[in-house]
Amino acid sequence: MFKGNASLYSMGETIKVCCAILVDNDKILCAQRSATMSLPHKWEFPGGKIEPGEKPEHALKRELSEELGIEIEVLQGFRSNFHRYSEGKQIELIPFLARIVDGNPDPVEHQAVIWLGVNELVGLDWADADVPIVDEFIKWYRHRRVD
Ligand SMILES: Nc1nc2c([nH]c(=O)n2[C@H]2C[C@H](O)[C@@H](COP(=O)(O)OP(=O)(O)OP(=O)(O)O)O2)c(=O)[nH]1
Repeated sequence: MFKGNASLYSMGETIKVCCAILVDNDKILCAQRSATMSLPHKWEFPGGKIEPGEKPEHALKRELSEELGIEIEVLQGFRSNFHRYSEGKQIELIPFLARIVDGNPDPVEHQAVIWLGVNELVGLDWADADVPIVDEFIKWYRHRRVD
């Protein structure tokens, strides 16, 4: 008999999560999960779970409004990363480059938010699912065309 979420995870459910790489003046917004959240104290890009039938971009706007009180514009998507955490939870983390169009980030769930330069990103203790996304973003950012 299966009980609880562990059974769902072991049956292969993949949770779709969107996240925003918010850029402003060559700084990136990084958010630290609180002690009471899963993955306590890990750093991540703000975002959250996509609801059934919801478009990822819509979920992202909703989550950033709820979590940080900001309105964003989505600029482009990046390759998503599938990751299975040791407790069995499997997520597809879908990143988007975005910018703030209204408001200042004021975290209601996160322990902290900070703006860091691209070269400083590797110094944070990222959630495991974010590590390849951070690496790929850094490479993309350094080689992007500035017209
Ligand atoms: N928002 C966000 N979530 C991430 C990132 N990396 C990463 O592993 N996650 C995980 C943490 C959560 O398990 C899940 C996102 O869920 P959520 O933001 O809606 O909130 P949650 O803390 O209530 O989730 P839960 O793990 O407690 O179920 O994805 C990231 O960069 N941004």
